[in-house]
Amino acid sequence: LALLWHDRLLKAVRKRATRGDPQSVISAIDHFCRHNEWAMNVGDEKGSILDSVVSEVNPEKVLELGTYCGYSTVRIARLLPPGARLITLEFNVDYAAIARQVIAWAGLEDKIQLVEGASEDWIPRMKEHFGIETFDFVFLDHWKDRYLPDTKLMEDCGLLRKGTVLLADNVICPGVPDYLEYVRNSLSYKSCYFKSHLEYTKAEDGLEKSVFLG
Ligand SMILES: O=C(NCCc1nnc(-c2ccc3[nH]cnc3c2)[nH]1)c1cc(-c2ccc(F)cc2)cc(O)c1O
Ligand SMILES: [Mg+2]
Repeated sequence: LALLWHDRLLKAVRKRATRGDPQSVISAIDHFCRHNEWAMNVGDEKGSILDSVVSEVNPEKVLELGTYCGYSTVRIARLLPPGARLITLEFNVDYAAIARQVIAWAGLEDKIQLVEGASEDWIPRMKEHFGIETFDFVFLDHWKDRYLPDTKLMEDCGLLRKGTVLLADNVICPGVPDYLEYVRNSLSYKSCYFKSHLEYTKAEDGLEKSVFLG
């Protein structure tokens, strides 16, 4: 059934969105998730906050943890300057297959590298496998019990530099209490909370922006 649902999402994108037009892909997914079937994309309301943080940081090197259908991947990549690169990690092969098609429809393949596998396996290999020194921006939107261990792993692997911005989705719903406690109390981060709503609903949720201080 899940696969069927993803096929319906892709059909909606192909029907409503214009190939090579990322904004139309974003609108098509939002329309489908609001009027047909809810999905756990970051959505349009939190997506606007994501857009403003990405535009402010203007990153060259971006890491996204949790691709899902590629909605936030497209949202971020469409704002990146020429030559900038986004690496997105996805654990679930079905999600990854959908995301590749969504990214291709948006025409953003050359900015995005979708890697299938577990974050804990790939984070330690970023330098030697992708030639990444440090990331300028990290979007955390994967399993909620992985936010904290993966943040510590990125620190230990030297992937964060003074000024790297972490933006975490779902800090209220489903919630990431251990991660919040860490970034809000650690002397290595300056954190702030952007209050919003769970995608396509009236439930409270929000994004936590944390700047690594080195
Ligand atoms: O679970 C979520 N997101 C995670 C999906 C994922 N997609 N990919 C991964 C992955 C997991 C390991 C990985 N290791 C490496 N990449 C990985 C990717 N995890 C999520 C859930 C909700 C949600 C809220 C209220 C509800 F009633 C039900 C659900 C809302 C959201 O915005 C979410 O982001
Ligand atoms: Mg999320």
